[in-house]
Amino acid sequence: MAEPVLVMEHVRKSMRRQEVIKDFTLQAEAGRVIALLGGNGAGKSTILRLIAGILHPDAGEIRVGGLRWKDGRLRYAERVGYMPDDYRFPGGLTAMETMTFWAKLRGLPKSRAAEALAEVGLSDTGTKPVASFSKGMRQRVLFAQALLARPPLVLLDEPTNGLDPFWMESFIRLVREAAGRGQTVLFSTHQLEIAEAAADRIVFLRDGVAMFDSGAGQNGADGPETLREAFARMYGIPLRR
Ligand SMILES: Nc1ncnc2c1ncn2[C@@H]1O[C@H](COP(=O)(O)OP(=O)(O)OP(=O)(O)O)[C@@H](O)[C@H]1O
Repeated sequence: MAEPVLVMEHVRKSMRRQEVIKDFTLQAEAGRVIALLGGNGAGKSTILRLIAGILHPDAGEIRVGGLRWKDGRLRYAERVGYMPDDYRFPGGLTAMETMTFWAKLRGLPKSRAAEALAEVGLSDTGTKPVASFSKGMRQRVLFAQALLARPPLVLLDEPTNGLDPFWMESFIRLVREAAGRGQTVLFSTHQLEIAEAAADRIVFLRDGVAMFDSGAGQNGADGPETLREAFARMYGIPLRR
């Protein structure tokens, strides 16, 4: 049987001598959407950067389509689309110029850049400098960039930050469409509602440890509980009824 699109095995990572990812294991099949949920500093961005090949594990292994970063950096990079949580766009370039630049890097035609921009509703504003865009519009450009080459694995770091309700819904639709094409999507969020609406599976992260995985067939250490109950318990917040 073919290996899952993403395999992370016993991954550890320290930043400034503090271990921020502790023995993290995750497998993701083709066509699945997984939400990585956790509070500030839980390690969500670090995990996504590790998978994207920006950071490298101190221990353990990460494979995308059976390939490790060190086995072939270019082939690995071709398999992954990554939307960072912070990106400073170069001043002056328009949205279309920015997308065309990224398309060229990926060996894609300009028409695909235009199509990806249209998917996130920015065709009309394509001639405006990205630096003049609102936070939500910049998020949509970054999202389009991650989807550009239709890679098997799409990593999105806080993709819904700054999105208005319309684009929140569109985000969910676009992610589901990507999954429908067989792409695997892994995204980070603080919001349980978004995770529930967009994902097939939710992994709760705290202090670099997966505390709960809705796809692992386990429902928390204390017996069956809903995702909402697990969320409230894990973050010590009262459960809304
Ligand atoms: N470049 C760095 N240098 C030192 N420590 C870092 C660095 N990047 C992250 N960390 C630490 O690693 C831990 C995990 O951070 P990370 O950004 O992965 O969390 P997060 O879950 O994405 O948080 P948030 O929701 O606030 O974005 C934190 O304790 C953070 O301080």
